[in-house]
Amino acid sequence: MAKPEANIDALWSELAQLSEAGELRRLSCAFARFIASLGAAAPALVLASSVLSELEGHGHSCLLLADLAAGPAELLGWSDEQWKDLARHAGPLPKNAQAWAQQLAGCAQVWEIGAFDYDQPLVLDGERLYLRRYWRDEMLVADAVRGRALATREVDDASVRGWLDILFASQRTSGHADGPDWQKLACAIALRGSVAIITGGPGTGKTYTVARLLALLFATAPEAASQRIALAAPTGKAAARLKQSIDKALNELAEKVGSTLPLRELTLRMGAARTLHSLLGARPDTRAFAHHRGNPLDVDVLIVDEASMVHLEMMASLLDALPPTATLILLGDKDQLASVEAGAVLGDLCHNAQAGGYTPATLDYVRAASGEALPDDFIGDGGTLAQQTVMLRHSRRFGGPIGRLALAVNAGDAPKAEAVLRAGEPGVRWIENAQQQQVLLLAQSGYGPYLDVLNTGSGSPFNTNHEEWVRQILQRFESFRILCAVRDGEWGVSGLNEAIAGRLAQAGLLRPSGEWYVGRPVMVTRNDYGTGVFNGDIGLTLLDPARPGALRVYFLEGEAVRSVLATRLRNVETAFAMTVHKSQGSEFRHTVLALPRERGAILTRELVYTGITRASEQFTLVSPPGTVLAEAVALRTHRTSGLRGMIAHSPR
Ligand SMILES: Nc1ncnc2c1ncn2[C@@H]1O[C@H](COP(=O)(O)OP(=O)(O)OP(=O)(O)O)[C@@H](O)[C@H]1O
Repeated sequence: MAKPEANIDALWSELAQLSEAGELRRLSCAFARFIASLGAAAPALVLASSVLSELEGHGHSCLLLADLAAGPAELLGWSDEQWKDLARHAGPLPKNAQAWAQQLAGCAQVWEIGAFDYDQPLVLDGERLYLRRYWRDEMLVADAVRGRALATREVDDASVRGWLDILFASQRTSGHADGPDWQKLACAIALRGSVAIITGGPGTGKTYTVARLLALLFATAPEAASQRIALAAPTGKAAARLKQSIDKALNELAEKVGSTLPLRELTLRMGAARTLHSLLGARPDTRAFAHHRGNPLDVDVLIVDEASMVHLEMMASLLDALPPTATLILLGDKDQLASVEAGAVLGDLCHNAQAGGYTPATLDYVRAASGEALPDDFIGDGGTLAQQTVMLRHSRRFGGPIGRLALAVNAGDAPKAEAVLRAGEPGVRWIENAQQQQVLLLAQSGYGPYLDVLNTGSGSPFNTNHEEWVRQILQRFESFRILCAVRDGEWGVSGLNEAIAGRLAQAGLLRPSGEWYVGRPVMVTRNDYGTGVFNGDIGLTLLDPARPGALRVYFLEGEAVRSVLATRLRNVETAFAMTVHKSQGSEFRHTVLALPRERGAILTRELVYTGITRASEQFTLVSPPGTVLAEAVALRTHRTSGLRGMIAHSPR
């Protein structure tokens, strides 16, 4: 067989064709052109840079040269043939990762770590190729979390133990008698460091624990009364939920501890929870935040919930803006879907969480400060950050079939998941071989309660307490949601939204006319600082009581209601159905997960798990004929990153 010969023109034309066919982002093509324009346009470099850029779009923060050598067709979602067709134009390619590294290191556009740095756009770190900004972000995150994990403080063990015994009194009777009390242990661990990660599935008590941690800090910190505590989350909804749960937990605790600790003062002083964008001071038209190393955040303790949704760039910005003296507590479920943008930061940071990996020194500290003994299974050397990481393991909200289903899916046990779905227990339902019509029926009954209030006129917007009426409609709307895996097609967000609106109109429940109509639920798809609405916010369109005929979109923030004139909202889409990704940080009484007919890299275990765990009382799975559920449960999300290695080898 003739050896392939490099033909740069043919390579460009193949890249353009792939882009025309929608197999490659235009951006990836343009990026490869940009790289080529900066020096010699070596075909191997053109190929590597287009693949690197494309993988960034799939959430990977770098390209493993071993994957490039083996052929990254699967990572790209291509067939082997497609990859071969493209690669042959780049000529004989390096056979393995080392040979790729050697070849790329010789390109002027690539900075090989240790060589002369003149701000080349690509970085070669061992056998990983990076866009410079992701390499910088990973280094920043690795260095910051490792430095923080190493910087443990002196703790008065006896005092901490005394307080923990009070704060977790009666736990043995209400909690799990077997094994250590992970919540108590998490408080002790978090108290000694300037970073702590508390991970766990839904209802495992992450917020319950962090409320006790705050009380503990309040009781033991030298200048407790002046501690500045900030609460934040990636979305407005998650931030509002965090604040509500922490306030509730602290109020319950205040009753329990009585006058020994003025916890109500603490609650009042904490202020509202904010989105990370708002906390960092996002500004229109720039990726740079107002807060950074040179203008750090004014906080002593920062609690970030739903950390699995935080992407690499945001985590780097957050750590950059956090003063070295402040404590960072990350809360989240490591098994949920990773962020939409590149990185899987929480998953990388706590990949050891299940095993523990605690050293003898941590064991001694935990025993002294909390009285908890760790079984041998959790002893090892999981690394520096593992010493500041705790996984909560007992769900208090999720004992029933939804919890069992989530556990089975998370464990990759498809037969067990199917058995739970088929058992016919209340709380879980499986509609197999579904037709779209069945989803429309579910939508009609699920959205019935909010449409009833909207349509009966019993709370006419013009003669009763309008805000209370709006709140009631919004709360009812928030109790039901249809989640999709994909955006397009009959089983995607767009197809289902259209069909549901049509169905509700047919039933006389809605009167859609044009883009905006009374009752239309919308999701904001882009931050808009002018109107103060943010990506992921969900609102409902209702008549404006102050302007006859005008429509406003109302948003619920905790208990508060906020509104914006509909015509001022530019980036919104109808939200009867939404993607599982966008549903993260929310919970609905009844959640319907609709799986599409087409298989694909998007249908993963993490997606199904995240969908199930959005349901608090009722979960309905709607699936096409065949083995789509089993296939999804078997497929794990994979995101290439160098973060774990960097944390292990970070210079500090
Ligand atoms: N040790 C405990 N004893 C009694 N109740 C508890 C305990 N831990 C948690 N709970 C209760 O269990 C419920 C779930 O706890 P919490 O909201 O803190 O979980 P979470 O992990 O933050 O959940 P999510 O992931 O949904 O945010 C709450 O009602 C909480 O009060």
